[in-house]
Amino acid sequence: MSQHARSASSIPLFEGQEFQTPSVVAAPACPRPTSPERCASRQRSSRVLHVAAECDDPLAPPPRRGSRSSLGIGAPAKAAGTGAAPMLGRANSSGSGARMQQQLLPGSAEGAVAMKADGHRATATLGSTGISITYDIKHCCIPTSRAEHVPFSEVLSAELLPPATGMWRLPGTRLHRLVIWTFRRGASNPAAWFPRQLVLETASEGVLDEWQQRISAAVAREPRRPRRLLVFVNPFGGSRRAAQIWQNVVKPVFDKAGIKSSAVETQHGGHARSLLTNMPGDELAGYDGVVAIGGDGLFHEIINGLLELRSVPAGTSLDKHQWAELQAHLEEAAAADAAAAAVAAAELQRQGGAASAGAQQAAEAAATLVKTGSFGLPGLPGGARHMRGAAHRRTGSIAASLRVGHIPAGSTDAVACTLNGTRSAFTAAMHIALGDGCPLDVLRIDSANGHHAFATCMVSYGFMGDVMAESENYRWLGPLRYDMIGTKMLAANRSYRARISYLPAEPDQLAAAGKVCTAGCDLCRLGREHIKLQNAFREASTRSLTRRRSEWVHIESEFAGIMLVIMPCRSEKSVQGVAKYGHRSDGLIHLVMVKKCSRLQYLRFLLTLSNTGLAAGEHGFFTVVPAVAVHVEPVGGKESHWNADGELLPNNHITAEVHRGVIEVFARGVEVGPSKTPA
Ligand SMILES: Nc1ncnc2c1ncn2[C@@H]1O[C@H](COP(=O)(O)OP(=O)(O)OP(=O)(O)O)[C@@H](O)[C@H]1O
Repeated sequence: MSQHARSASSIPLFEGQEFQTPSVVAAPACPRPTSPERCASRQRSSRVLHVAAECDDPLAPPPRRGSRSSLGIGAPAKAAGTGAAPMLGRANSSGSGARMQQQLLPGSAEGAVAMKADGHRATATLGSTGISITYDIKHCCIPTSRAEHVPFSEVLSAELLPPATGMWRLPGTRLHRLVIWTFRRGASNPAAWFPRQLVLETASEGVLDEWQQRISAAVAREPRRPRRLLVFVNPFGGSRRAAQIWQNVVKPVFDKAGIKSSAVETQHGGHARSLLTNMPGDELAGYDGVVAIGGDGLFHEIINGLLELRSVPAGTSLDKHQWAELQAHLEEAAAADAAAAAVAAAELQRQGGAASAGAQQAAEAAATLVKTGSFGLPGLPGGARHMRGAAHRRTGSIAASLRVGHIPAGSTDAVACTLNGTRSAFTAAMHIALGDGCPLDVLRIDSANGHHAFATCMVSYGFMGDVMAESENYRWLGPLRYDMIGTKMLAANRSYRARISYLPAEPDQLAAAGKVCTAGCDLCRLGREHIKLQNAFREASTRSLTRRRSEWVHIESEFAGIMLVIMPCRSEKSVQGVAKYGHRSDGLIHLVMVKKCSRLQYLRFLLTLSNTGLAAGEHGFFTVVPAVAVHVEPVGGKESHWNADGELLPNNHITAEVHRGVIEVFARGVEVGPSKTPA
């Protein structure tokens, strides 16, 4: 065992393991890990865990050579922008004791302190926003310096470690150590974060004691950090690793951030939702947020539970009067369209003899509409809505204050890919622990039988609905089930007749069309302002559905698929997102209508969706329209299924309406490029 290894002391790592500080163990460089988990497993196998020098972050110092002589070698340290820092002497095996003593003593100039950071000689300054470090590194004997700033907003906590001692240290030169729990961004994907323990070392105990207190105070002042979280773990979702991810990745991060968490393992579908909706208000008030560890389905359940709590006391989006108004208008418009079609058909028949099949169909549709005179729109959902006691109102406002986090452990994880740009559980846990927040749009779907549901990703009918309905029977196949059933459905080439009515987006809502949603997206930031102004479901709904009654557009046709895309819906299958220019909070539904087409055309559509994502416009057999509300009624006997974020709706006659930014999620959007812009 080397002298370095002998002097090593272990501290717990994020992933529930032990690691040796970078000053004592040199780790092999991690060859471009694709995920923190993979990176960790690589390192586990080599019995060396994450340290700053291991991975591919350009900001991370290069790996240490592990030789004793590397300690303290280099040119005089310079503080970033603060002038010269005290010089540290060259250390090597033949250096004198006095010289060695000198290099390990702390020095400071204008607040800059010469110390070791992640095992490299550096000069560090503790500023009002974070820690600035200038590394003093030699590459091929050429001194180079690199600088980095670690903001307090990206630090979980700071912890003093027992001083490093060893036979190679001279008396009185014990190095005191401070570990800062933070993260670093991947070089290839800055949105994917990796655990980082930044270790600062100096011979002066006083300096690091003071730094630790100042960093802890600064972190405690961070306004949006959660203190207590309710965590639901779905052991059944995706690759069934949720419990393991909770224990090995998420809990250690929460512990380091000082977050108290109560974890519940779900026992069956709907368990998380029913626990939430039946939880006493006082208990719910004890939490700052709810976290789903599982797939998109569990996230969907939690959103539905919270919104149910909110909408029961506050009134759902459409009251009886608004429903009646909308229903009357849609009926009127549909009857008028159908009557016009009937007249045209009759005229055709009169002129040309036999009516075409299409004209006959239109005439039949008109007759049906005139006869029934109804779209079958729902009445008010459930008696529970009328329970508007004070207790319910209070629970609703508590639910509105709760933020929602999602740790991906499912089959597709479109929510995590859209919110964080990665399926990394560590990254998602960090966003929660750091208190990142952004508003999220929610689609409210009311079915003709009075059922209502909320969705945040995508609601689809036809192809995607059929795939979902059938693949539930093949859950044991894991994510592969979607490919298998998808191929089967492509071969079946089904189509369904439906009448779609939609309310197009207003021109000012389209101003940002063509911009990809990333961290710090202006449009999504506006989502938060918007909801502050709206402040209630009812107001938003009145605006979108009833104010612009005459602007509804109606289409009746045979559709291979209908999709209402709410967020970009990025995933490994669609890296750009299903809606390429979708946003987390733009208040828009990207309505995708794919008319009956050949198998080859539908395959082309799927490839577009997967390769480039869908953009607004007419694309031959399919159209993408930005809308704020959509009404779909199946026509004829043949019906598909509505798939709302993985949940099958009980009725296919629906009205869907988007509510901008009504849920606050623990995320900041996808970070791109070298910038570290927070949302
Ligand atoms: N213990 C459980 N047993 C069975 N089903 C459960 C359990 N807990 C939750 N569920 C249900 O399982 C469904 C699917 O779970 P989840 O979304 O977490 O995984 P997934 O479907 O594999 O992932 P994705 O949605 O990303 O494709 C959810 O609708 C949830 O309600």
